[in-house]
Amino acid sequence: MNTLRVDTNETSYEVQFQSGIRKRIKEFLPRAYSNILIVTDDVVAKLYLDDVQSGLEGEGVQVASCVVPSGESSKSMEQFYRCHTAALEENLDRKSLLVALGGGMIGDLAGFVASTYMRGIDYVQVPTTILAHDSSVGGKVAINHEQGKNMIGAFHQPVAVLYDTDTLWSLPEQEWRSGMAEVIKHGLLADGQLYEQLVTHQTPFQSFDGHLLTHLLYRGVAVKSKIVKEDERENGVRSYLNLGHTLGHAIEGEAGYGEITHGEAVALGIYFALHLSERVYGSKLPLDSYTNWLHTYNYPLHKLKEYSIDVLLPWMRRDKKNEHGSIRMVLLKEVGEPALVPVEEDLIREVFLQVTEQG
Ligand SMILES: NC(=O)c1ccc[n+]([C@@H]2O[C@H](COP(=O)([O-])OP(=O)(O)OC[C@H]3O[C@@H](n4cnc5c(N)ncnc54)[C@H](O)[C@@H]3O)[C@@H](O)[C@H]2O)c1
Ligand SMILES: O=C(O)C(=O)C[C@@H](O)[C@H](O)[C@H](O)COP(=O)(O)O
Ligand SMILES: [Zn+2]
Repeated sequence: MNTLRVDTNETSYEVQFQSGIRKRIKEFLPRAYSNILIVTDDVVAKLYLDDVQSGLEGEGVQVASCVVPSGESSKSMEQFYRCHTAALEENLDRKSLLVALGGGMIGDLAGFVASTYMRGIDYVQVPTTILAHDSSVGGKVAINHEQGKNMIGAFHQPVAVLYDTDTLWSLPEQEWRSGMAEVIKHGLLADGQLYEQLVTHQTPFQSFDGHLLTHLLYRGVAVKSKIVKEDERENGVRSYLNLGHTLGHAIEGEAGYGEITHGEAVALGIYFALHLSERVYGSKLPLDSYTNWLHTYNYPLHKLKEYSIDVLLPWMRRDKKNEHGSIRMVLLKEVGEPALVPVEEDLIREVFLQVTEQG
């Protein structure tokens, strides 16, 4: 249970889960690279940059790094341009490699740099957060615009995803919370057993053992990679991976990027989507177990009340899933059965008020 393969129309690559793999990246690259730029953030750099850099160095191999400030605000035009400048100064050419060492912020930023530098070069994802089990796979890369999340981006698949599970133990609790939101999303979308395992395993995050954590991440990536294989460019089923993101992205934008973590915002978005789903389909979803899970792990459910739907709707109207001026959201008919459906603004308003009054 430590390797998964992602096949798309254009490419194929492995996702490896291995303790200590950050020191052995070279062994897992599809070919030799003589010029490598590691893009990372200042928090991750202090912890893991030396290991990655020394593992890549060797005769005739030049390895440099570009360190950006930690946090969502670095998914910006400014840091994107800085990374391009670093790539030029280090003389990267079309056969060079970029290494994205960090969480989803770095994966999205560095991946977007790789997709645009000289019209596209190879890059490898070396995820260091739980959330990055999602962001490192599938090739969506982007930076934010002040009017919307991930509005400037591309699809560009990595040549490999090398997940060093040892790095996850230095994450603060809030980042566990954030990352687990995307794991439970994958469970709700397509793996009922994973969902049940999460909601019944109510021990503190930090006391999860390494095997359990790797198992949860593997199951999450398995859901994601299956969907990506089927629909790399989001013409259909890939949109399901956006469960909880219509409201989640609106909250992130309205709060100011980085004021709430992506995963926490998505967790609130899923809570709302489950209520909306029950209303639309008249079905019974596992709202009790989901809400209980949110409370157990201190997700900031109270924050929903801080926003009026009138300030969130303009963000939701700019969501990438929308068509012909109507808001389209991912709902669940039941666990394992998602659908992308247009939802009337009046209904969004009504259910949001109901949820925030009771929550
Ligand atoms: N491309 C995709 O498919 C996709 C999927 C999900 C999320 N995302 C994006 O991912 C981003 C969120 O990713 P994230 O939650 O990993 O955030 P992040 O990359 O900002 O990391 C969160 C924090 O943890 C720190 N950190 C990272 N690794 C660490 C470690 N091992 N030990 C200690 N601290 C560490 C970082 O410096 C940062 O402060 C958002 O921008 C979101 O939009 C993209
Ligand atoms: O990979 C996907 O597709 C996803 O939707 C995964 C999401 O968790 C992720 O946050 C993604 O970046 C959202 O994409 P966007 O197209 O809504 O910006
Ligand atoms: Zn997400």
